[in-house]
Amino acid sequence: MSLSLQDLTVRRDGCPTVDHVTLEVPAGSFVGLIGPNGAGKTTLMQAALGLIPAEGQSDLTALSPARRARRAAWLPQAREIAWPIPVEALVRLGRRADPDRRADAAAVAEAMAALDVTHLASRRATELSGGELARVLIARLLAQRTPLILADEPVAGLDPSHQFAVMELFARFARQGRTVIASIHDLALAARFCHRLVLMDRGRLVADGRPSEVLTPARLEQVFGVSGAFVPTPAGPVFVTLPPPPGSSVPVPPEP
Ligand SMILES: Nc1ncnc2c1ncn2[C@@H]1O[C@H](COP(=O)(O)OP(=O)(O)OP(=O)(O)O)[C@@H](O)[C@H]1O
Repeated sequence: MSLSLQDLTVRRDGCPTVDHVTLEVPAGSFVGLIGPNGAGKTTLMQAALGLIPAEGQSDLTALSPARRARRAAWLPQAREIAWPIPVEALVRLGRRADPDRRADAAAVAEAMAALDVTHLASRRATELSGGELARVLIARLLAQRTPLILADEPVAGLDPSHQFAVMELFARFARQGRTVIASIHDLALAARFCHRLVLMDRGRLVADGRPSEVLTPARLEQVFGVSGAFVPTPAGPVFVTLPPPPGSSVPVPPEP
């Protein structure tokens, strides 16, 4: 399932927080959406899904809400549950948009196993740790079995082993022809698992390509105010983020 955005713009108080973004994501992609805090990553995904008003076009917004829900699943950044609902029932809520009731049990069980939350099935969602709840909400996302997944910081708050598991799962979905777009602050994870990185800065799309093409020293310094490098390891090249180089134009706060 591909995603096509044409000239997408979101204005808030007259200022564009997403500024004329055009993006084509073919089926079978795992795209990491990166950029500093406030760059517009969440806003772009919300606009793509038709959750907020936007100028320009997203091929998702042309669909009826019911068809859109069967095509795209959304993991919001906020991980809050207001009711003490049992975990399994919460994951099952992901099945609402799919009319195929016979698939419910398998979809829920498979999603819970993939996120290692089967043992939490009867626990109240309001009584989980932050990382456990995050995994349960990703399981709800997977239970929807949509061809397109948009996830806002899906690995934030997960321990390293579960971060790897989720990133590997998304990469596998892409190999199977599904499409995943995820905002990610951990550049090492993004560089390792995503086929393509899309870099946003101040609402604009400023770089788009393979991780090694996007994570260049000049861009890292300009956009994030850091440096970084791909370091060879026995497990392949690993991207390491470093403080800005001496003499960098990035302002360094004075010592207290
Ligand atoms: N509901 C809102 N009303 C007004 N401004 C908003 C709203 N939500 C976000 N913004 C602003 O829009 C800009 C983009 O925010 P957005 O959440 O898309 O950034 P982001 O790249 O996802 O950031 P982060 O990495 O911190 O999650 C920011 O300047 C933010 O302050």
